[in-house]
Amino acid sequence: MLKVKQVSKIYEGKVTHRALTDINLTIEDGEFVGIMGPSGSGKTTLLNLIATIDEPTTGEILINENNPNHLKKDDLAKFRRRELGFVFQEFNLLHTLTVEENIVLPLTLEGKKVKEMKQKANEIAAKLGITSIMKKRTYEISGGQAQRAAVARAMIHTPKLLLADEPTGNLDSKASKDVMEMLESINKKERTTMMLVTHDPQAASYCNRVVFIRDGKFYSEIHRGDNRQAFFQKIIDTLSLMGGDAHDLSHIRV
Ligand SMILES: Nc1ncnc2c1ncn2[C@@H]1O[C@H](COP(=O)(O)OP(=O)(O)OP(=O)(O)O)[C@@H](O)[C@H]1O
Repeated sequence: MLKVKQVSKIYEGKVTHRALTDINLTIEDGEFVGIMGPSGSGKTTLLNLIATIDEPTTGEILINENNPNHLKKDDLAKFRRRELGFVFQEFNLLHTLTVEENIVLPLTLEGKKVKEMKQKANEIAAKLGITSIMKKRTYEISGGQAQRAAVARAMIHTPKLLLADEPTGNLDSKASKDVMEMLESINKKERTTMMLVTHDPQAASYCNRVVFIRDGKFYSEIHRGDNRQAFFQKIIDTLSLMGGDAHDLSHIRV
């Protein structure tokens, strides 16, 4: 599904900054992979490269054997819209629209018929348990509901790869658990491949595998197995072993 090969990223500017060095990462179809590491370790940089928002300085990234950076600008936009789904910390919903209108936005951009859009929106709302809030505006719903709506919007065109950057960063522990359970269930039922960047060990414990990076380099990876609680403990142990800022561990929810 995804191959990151010897990828390095150097930000050029007044001061040159090496954000990633020789990263190799393979994500198989249907995997749910978490990326963790101290603040500034290069997690978002890696996600942005995979999201085709930015290009590696050296190395290459293949999504389903294709290098999106070889596409022309219009084709790249289409590729991003059709193959990828995005979920962010800030939900990024449009406040003047209802939840339903937000969810069908990607289909509106594709020029789909209203009837087809409504049907798809209802299907996904039922699957994700948000039917009751479809007619509400975004300021009338909770943070957890907003993130569920954002996940529904990211899933409406059944992307092959869902990329999430700190999706639980603005949520309390109950809402965070709801959103992670929802992502886990989508991953299992729809077989959508997922990659999640997070500081939150509880959120990361829903992944099948967590990859740790430090100072822009691969540090280690651990696999979940059957027991999520044991995996959660392993994640905390790895974070404390790798050090980094205290901030990372002070936010742990148990
Ligand atoms: N556009 C940019 N130009 C220059 N430097 C950048 C740019 N974006 C990020 N950096 C630097 O690259 C490094 C990695 O940043 P990145 O945002 O990828 O880290 P992160 O692990 O996601 O951090 P956090 O957990 O705090 O979000 C940091 O030192 C950051 O200051």
